[in-house]
Amino acid sequence: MLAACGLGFSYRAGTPVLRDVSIELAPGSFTAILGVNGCGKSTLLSCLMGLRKPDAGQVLLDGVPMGEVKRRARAQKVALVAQHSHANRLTVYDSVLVGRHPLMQGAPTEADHVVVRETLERLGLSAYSLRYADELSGGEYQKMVLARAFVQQAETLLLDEPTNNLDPANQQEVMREVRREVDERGIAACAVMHDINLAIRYCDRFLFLKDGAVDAAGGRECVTPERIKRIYGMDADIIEHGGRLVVIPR
Ligand SMILES: Nc1ncnc2c1ncn2[C@@H]1O[C@H](COP(=O)(O)OP(=O)(O)OP(=O)(O)O)[C@@H](O)[C@H]1O
Repeated sequence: MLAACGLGFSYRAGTPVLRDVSIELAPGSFTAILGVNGCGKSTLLSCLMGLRKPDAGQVLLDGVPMGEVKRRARAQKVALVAQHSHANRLTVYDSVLVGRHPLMQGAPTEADHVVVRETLERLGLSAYSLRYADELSGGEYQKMVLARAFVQQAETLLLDEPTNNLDPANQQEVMREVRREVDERGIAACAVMHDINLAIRYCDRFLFLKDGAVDAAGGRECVTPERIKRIYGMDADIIEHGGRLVVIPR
């Protein structure tokens, strides 16, 4: 399990971006990290991933400090869907196959190819297999990055704004597929989100960041009109519609 306690981080001395942030990503849970632009969400994710070293507190992967976990072991346990990743001159198929590398002993086996084919199919990308990744639309590319993370079959999946660039139907599909990984494989997922309605539909844990500190963490009960006002400065109603909670800005 991936967990962090008391994280502090600054890019520049005297300007803390994260302050005393604790989070636990339990198997079978899907956490949304929410908060205004610039409040530290992506920074938190990169600390959790071990890409940035916190100034205070620590990140633990199965109880071991992240800094002590070797890169390959880390990649076997934690997959990341980053906000910005650069396309290279690989086909979609090969770009997704790259996600299997932490699990491979040498050349890809038939089992690796099966996982890649099934994942491309599942995300509706089969027809793009032989296209070059740098020739995809923004949305197609985003789904390819998700496919690459899925084939890694890590216990923890971190996603930075995974529905960026996607049309409404694809946004639902991506969130549904992550939820399926959580429910069927028991992984822990954690996504930085801006769309509170997508978060409330698919996530079961919520961590609101305000000025780099945790304002609230918990289940759906912590998503209230008061919280939304406090975090975003926005008046909103939360209504029940067809058994689901929906946030409607006033
Ligand atoms: N590489 C960097 N060097 C210096 N400051 C940075 C760097 N990256 C981010 N920051 C600053 O740290 C703060 C938090 O940034 P971060 O990207 O974590 O916010 P965020 O909540 O993910 O924002 P958004 O919702 O806009 O993606 C911001 O004030 C940002 O300007």
